[in-house]
Amino acid sequence: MNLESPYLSIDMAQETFIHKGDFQLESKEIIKDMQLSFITHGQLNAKKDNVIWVIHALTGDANAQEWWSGIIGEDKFYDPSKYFIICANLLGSCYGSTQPLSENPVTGGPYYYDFPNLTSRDMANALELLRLDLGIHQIHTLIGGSLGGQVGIEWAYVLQEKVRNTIILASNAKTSPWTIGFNETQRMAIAADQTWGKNDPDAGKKGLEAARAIAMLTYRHPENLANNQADEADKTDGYRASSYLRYQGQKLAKRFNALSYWTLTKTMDSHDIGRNRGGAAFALSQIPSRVLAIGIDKDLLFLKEESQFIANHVQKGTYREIKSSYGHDAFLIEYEQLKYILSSFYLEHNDD
Ligand SMILES: CC(=O)SCCNC(=O)CCNC(=O)[C@H](O)C(C)(C)COP(=O)(O)OP(=O)(O)OC[C@H]1O[C@@H](n2cnc3c(N)ncnc32)[C@H](O)[C@@H]1OP(=O)(O)O
Ligand SMILES: N[C@@H](CCO)C(=O)O
Repeated sequence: MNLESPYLSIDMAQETFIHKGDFQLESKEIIKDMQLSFITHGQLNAKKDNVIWVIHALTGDANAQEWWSGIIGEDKFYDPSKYFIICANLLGSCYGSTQPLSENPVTGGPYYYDFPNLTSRDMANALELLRLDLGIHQIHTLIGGSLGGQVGIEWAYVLQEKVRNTIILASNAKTSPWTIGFNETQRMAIAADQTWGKNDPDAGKKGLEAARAIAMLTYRHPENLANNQADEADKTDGYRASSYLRYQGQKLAKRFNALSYWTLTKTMDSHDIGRNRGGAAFALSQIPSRVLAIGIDKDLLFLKEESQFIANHVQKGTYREIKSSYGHDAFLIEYEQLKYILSSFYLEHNDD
C-alpha cells in the first residue's frame, strides 16, 4: 500500500499492514509476516506534513477517535478535516495485530505461550515499517500515553528529524522497579488461575480479572476512590470499592485476553530507551524533535518526576502537568486540561 491508494480519499479507514517475511526482534527471535491493524482518519495534505500519529496505551486499540473522543474527531483538537490521523494497534495486542493467539507458522496453531517477549523498541520498529510502507516522510506530531508514550519516545529516537513534535503523556524513559513490581503482581494473579497454561484462548480469564482490579488501583488515586466509592456509614461488608474493582476486572476480561496482557506488561517492564545506547539520559539527548512531556500530579504509577526526566534530558524539552485526582488515567479523561496544554505548546512554538 502507498499514499496513492484510493482508500486515502475515504475519511476513515481500517486497514491491515502485513510485513512479508521476517521481523527480527531485539531478542533476535523472528516473527514471520508480522501484522498491524491500523485506522486512519482524514487525508494527507498536498505538503504531506499533517500527520498526527497516535499510540494507544496498554489495553487500547487503533480506534483513537473512540478512546480519546475528547481530543480526536471532527471539531476536536486533532480534527481529521485538517490532519491525517493514524493509530495502529500495537504488536502483541489483541485488536488485530500479531499477538499470542495469532497463528504460529511453526505449528500452524496459535502461538499461545511460545509468543516471543517484545520490547517497546520492537513495537517502535514495527510502527517504523508501517510508516515506510505508507510512504510517510514527515510526522507532524507523535503522541502517546503510558505504554504508548514508552513506544513513542523509543520511536522518536529512531525517527530523528522525521518527527517534528513528540508528545509523551504519563510515561517514562525507563520503567521503574515500582511499575515492574505492579506488573508482576498482575501476572502472578493470572498465573494463579488454574486455566493458565492450557492452550485455550480463554486461559487465565479469571486471573485477568484480578490483574485488572490490581491495575485499577495504580490507575487511580486514593482521592478518586474516596470521592466516588465511599459507602454510607456503619457498613461491615459489600463495599462499593469492592464491587467497582470486580466490575472493572470483568469488564476488561470480556474484551481482552490474558496472553496479550501478559505480553504487553512484559513489554512495559523491559522498556529502557538507554539500553545499549549509553543510558537513558544520553539516549534522550539524541532526540532532535521538540518533546512535550506531560506528567500527572497524582499519578501513582508513572510518577511525574519520570516525565520531568524526559523533558530535562531531550534537546528541546517542555514539561507540563495535569492536575487530577484520577491519577494515572487522567490522560484519558481530563480533556480540558489536556487541550489547554496542547494548544499552549503549539502556540509557544508557532506551530499548527
Ligand atoms: C475495544 C475497546 O474497548 S478498546 C478501547 C477502550 N479502552 C481503552 O482505550 C483503554 C483506555 N481507557 C480506559 O482505561 C477507561 O475507559 C478510562 C480510564 C478512559 C475510563 O474508565 P471507566 O472505567 O469508564 O471509568 P470509571 O473508573 O469512572 O468507571 C466507570 C464504570 O464503573 C462502573 N462503576 C462505578 N462504580 C461502581 C461500583 N461501585 N460497582 C460496580 N460498578 C461501578 C460504572 O457503572 C461504569 O461502568 P461502565 O464502564 O460500564 O459505564
Ligand atoms: N487505562 C489504561 C491504563 C494504562 O495506561 C489502559 O487500560 O490502557
